[in-house]
Amino acid sequence: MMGNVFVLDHPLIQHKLTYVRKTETGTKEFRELVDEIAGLMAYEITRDLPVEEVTIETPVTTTKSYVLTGKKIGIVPILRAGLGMVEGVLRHIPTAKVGHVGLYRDPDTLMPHEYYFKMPNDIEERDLIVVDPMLATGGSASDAIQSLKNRGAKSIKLMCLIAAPEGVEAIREAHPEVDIYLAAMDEKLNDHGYIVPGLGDAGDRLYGTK
Ligand SMILES: O=P(O)(O)OC[C@H]1O[C@H](OP(=O)(O)OP(=O)(O)O)[C@H](O)[C@@H]1O
Ligand SMILES: O=c1cc[nH]c(=O)[nH]1
Ligand SMILES: [Mg+2]
Repeated sequence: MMGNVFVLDHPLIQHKLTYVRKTETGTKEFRELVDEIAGLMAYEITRDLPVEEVTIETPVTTTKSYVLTGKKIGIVPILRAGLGMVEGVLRHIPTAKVGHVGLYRDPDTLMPHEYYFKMPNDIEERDLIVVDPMLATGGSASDAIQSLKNRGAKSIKLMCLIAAPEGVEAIREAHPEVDIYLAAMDEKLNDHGYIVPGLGDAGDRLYGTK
C-alpha cells in the first residue's frame, strides 16, 4: 500500500510556521513555536485513533460515550532537532513511550550517520511516529525508519515541519507504506542540502549552537 503525504496547513500551524522561518526569531521563541506546532500536528495525526463505547453516569443521566482503546504509541525523535517536537506530541498523548535515534548528517557528503538508538522493548506492537523538523534529502529519516524496521517496527508514520520534494520522494521510494505529515512542502534543496526557503539549521536554531 502506498503511503500518503498530508500537508497540515491549518491556519494556526501556518501562522506559527511563519515565525519559525523568520531569521530574527530567537532560540527561546523558536523552541516554543516548534513545540506548539508539533502539538497541533499531533492533534491532526491522531484523528484515526480507535475509540470504544463506554457507559457512564453524568450528574443528570446514564449515557454512552467514548474512550481511547489504549492503542500503544511510540514517539521517535531523530536527534537532535527532533527532540524539539517531543513534548508537544506528549502533551496530547501523555502515555506514549519515547525512543531516540541519534543521527547527524555529514555536511560534505550529506550522508546520515547513526550514533544512538534506544527504543521501548515492544516497538513491534506500537504505532510509531518519527519526528524531525526537517526532511531535506530524506537520508536521515529514511535511515531512521530502516533502523526501526530492522528491529521489528510494523507501523510507522513520519511527521516533519518542513520538507523538500526530494525528501518526500526519497521516503516514498524507500518506505512506500509510510504516511508523511508535514506543516509545509517547500520548493527545493540548495547546493548545501538546505531546504529553500526553509528555516535554516533546525538543530542550531533550537539549541543556539551557531
Ligand atoms: O533529510 P536530510 O538531508 O537527512 O536532512 C535532515 C536532517 O538534518 C538535520 O539534522 P542534523 O544532521 O543537522 O543534526 P542535528 O539535528 O543534530 O543538528 C535535521 O534535523 C534532519 O535530521
Ligand atoms: O534545511 C535544512 C536541511 C537539513 N537540516 C536542517 O536543519 N535544515
Ligand atoms: Mg542540524
